[in-house]
Amino acid sequence: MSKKVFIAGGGTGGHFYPALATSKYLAEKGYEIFYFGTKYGIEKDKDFVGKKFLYDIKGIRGKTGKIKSSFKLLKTAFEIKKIIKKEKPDFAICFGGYTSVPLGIASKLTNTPLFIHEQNSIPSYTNLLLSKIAKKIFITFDYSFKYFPKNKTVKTGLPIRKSVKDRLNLKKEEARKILSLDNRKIVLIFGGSQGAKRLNELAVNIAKNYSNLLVINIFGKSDYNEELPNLIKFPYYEDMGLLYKVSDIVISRSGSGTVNELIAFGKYSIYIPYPYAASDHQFYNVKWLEEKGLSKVLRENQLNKFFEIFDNILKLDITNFEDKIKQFSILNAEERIYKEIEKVL
Ligand SMILES: CC(=O)N[C@H]1[C@@H](OP(=O)(O)OP(=O)(O)OC[C@H]2O[C@@H](n3ccc(=O)[nH]c3=O)[C@H](O)[C@@H]2O)O[C@H](CO)[C@@H](O)[C@@H]1O
Repeated sequence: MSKKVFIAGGGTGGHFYPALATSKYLAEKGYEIFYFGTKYGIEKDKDFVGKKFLYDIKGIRGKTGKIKSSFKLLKTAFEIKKIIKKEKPDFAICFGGYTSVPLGIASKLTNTPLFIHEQNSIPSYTNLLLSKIAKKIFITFDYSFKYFPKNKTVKTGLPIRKSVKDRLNLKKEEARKILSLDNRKIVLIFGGSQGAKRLNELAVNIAKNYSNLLVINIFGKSDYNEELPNLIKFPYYEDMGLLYKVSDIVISRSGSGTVNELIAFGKYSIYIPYPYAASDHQFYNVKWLEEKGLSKVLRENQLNKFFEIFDNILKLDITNFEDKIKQFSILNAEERIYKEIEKVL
């Protein structure tokens, strides 16, 4: 009989990509993968290893939608329970967000060993809830230890997509050639998997003020019409490793995926945390890195100070930071996760 695993975690790239990276690793280990997500998230357009089940579920937001959303999450839990009864997975692993709720409940109802992974410094409500029934909790940042029971919490780091990691060994000059870029310094600016309007505005201002720089902006959902000779725009870019490799300075939100990928590439970044992230987790995802002098964190309401800070950073030789930043990178998170799971099964 083949080994089987049920995996959840979607909605945004931040939950989906670590779930995907771990799934690919487990598939290589001989597991049959069953993935559970939402019809409305990033997962609807992405290939996945194994079987993909997408449901009509949304996050619990606002008073009116609360009852309806909760009902749908519960209904989905019972549908997944039926699939568990049929397929009898060896274990389930959830990567947070509301899309993890149904699989978490279904695992409890069927006594399936459940593991969870927390991507952020401050756990989501879902993971706090699921941590009560999980066999082990895998975390990304040291900051999260205090929120979970010590005896079952392990720091594994964040699984990073192979396609991103594959670019780590590419030479910067090669990356420039692939993208046909000249030798100007490159500033990459983007707001996570969804994009961010404020960062797009900043990208335009940088491009206008510094013709000696090339600005690459992934603009995400909020498109704009500005055309400038030194501004390169993409709505979304699949090969992020290539962009990281080519860039000299990065300006971004501090979602966990972004932060861990930038650490892997040793990039010095100006992080502008998303101000409305739950419990301000984006700020705490990078505060520690700034305290070590290895990044700059700027609150969105301090953007008036941006150009002063940016000018100072341009004067630094930030390649000096590269190795120091890389020291904090974990490139084998999925392997660490699997080893911890094996100890329990
Ligand atoms: C607004 C919000 O609440 N965002 C949350 C969401 O962020 P979000 O979904 O933005 O996620 P992250 O910053 O964690 O990761 C973004 C991922 O998208 C990829 N990417 C991005 C742009 C692009 O053009 N191409 C591409 O492939 C990046 O390589 C990265 O792997 O989940 C994260 C992980 O739980 C949280 O830390 C964030 O706080």
